[in-house]
Amino acid sequence: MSVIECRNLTKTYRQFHALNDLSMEIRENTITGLIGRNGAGKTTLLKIIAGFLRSTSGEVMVFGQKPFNSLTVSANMIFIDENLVFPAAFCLEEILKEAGKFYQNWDQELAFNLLEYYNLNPKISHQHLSKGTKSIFNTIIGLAARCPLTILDEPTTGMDSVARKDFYRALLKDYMEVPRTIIFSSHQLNEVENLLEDILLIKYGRKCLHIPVLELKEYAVALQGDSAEINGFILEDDVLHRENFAKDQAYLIVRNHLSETRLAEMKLAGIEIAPVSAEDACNYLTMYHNGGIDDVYRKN
Ligand SMILES: Nc1ncnc2c1ncn2[C@@H]1O[C@H](COP(=O)(O)OP(=O)(O)OP(=O)(O)O)[C@@H](O)[C@H]1O
Repeated sequence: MSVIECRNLTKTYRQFHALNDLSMEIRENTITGLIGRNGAGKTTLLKIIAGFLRSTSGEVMVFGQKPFNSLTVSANMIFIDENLVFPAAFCLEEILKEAGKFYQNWDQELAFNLLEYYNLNPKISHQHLSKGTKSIFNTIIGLAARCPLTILDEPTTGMDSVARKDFYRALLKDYMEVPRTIIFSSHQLNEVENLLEDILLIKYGRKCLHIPVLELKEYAVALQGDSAEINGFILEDDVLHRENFAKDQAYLIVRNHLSETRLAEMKLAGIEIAPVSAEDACNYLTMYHNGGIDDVYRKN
């Protein structure tokens, strides 16, 4: 069953398309990684799903309802990002106790155990937390709420690497204990890929890929060798990136539509073949069309 369905979703700010004709579905009880470059439209999409923003056109359904102003959606969804605001007079333990009254599946014991694990002073005010500890506290709320739809928009901003790893582990354990639908936007795909089942990659507000993470890990391969030799084996449409170097030598990233036999033939022809990580595949798929950073310096 799909918890989220988007059909031809578009969000424009004046003439600018933050989301552009985006259609996708998210299955119940899956963890989906929302990946894309800065400004790709991730937060816009998540806020529309959460019912915080209205789309300009197209349709979005969450739990079978339009999320904007939907009580069902807000009662079954939590949205965690770095901008969570709480009443200034409340300390952390008061926030957790209040949150317990709001979320139906709230696990108070888990919330306080996590607070203790992270050495957060229960008496401190949320606004006095550092950037990283604020994120830690926000993720405690996101986990303990155990909402059927949990939206995490770059939840680890400012966290140190130990805190990030702890959070990923806690998220996985919690998800296994209480399965729910989780969407998680991140710029650290290499860190989170083992948590994720599916990847939704967006570029310039459009869906670029929506596939299982295991498929993404095999999506592309790197080829290096004689340029003409390589060209004889591949289709130009499959090339994601090409660098020519030395005489007639090339390094290419291509979509992996190559059979085992083909790959064996290429090896025999002296072409070096290497895997491309999920993160690198996403980076090549979302490269800007105006060259690389080196080109900026070449112009000077
Ligand atoms: N209220 C707004 N008015 C005008 N433009 C906006 C507004 N909100 C977002 N945008 C633009 O829409 C685009 C998508 O923004 P969004 O925040 O969804 O990107 P993102 O993928 O979450 O980026 P990041 O990874 O940097 O957080 C950006 O170009 C942004 O400047």
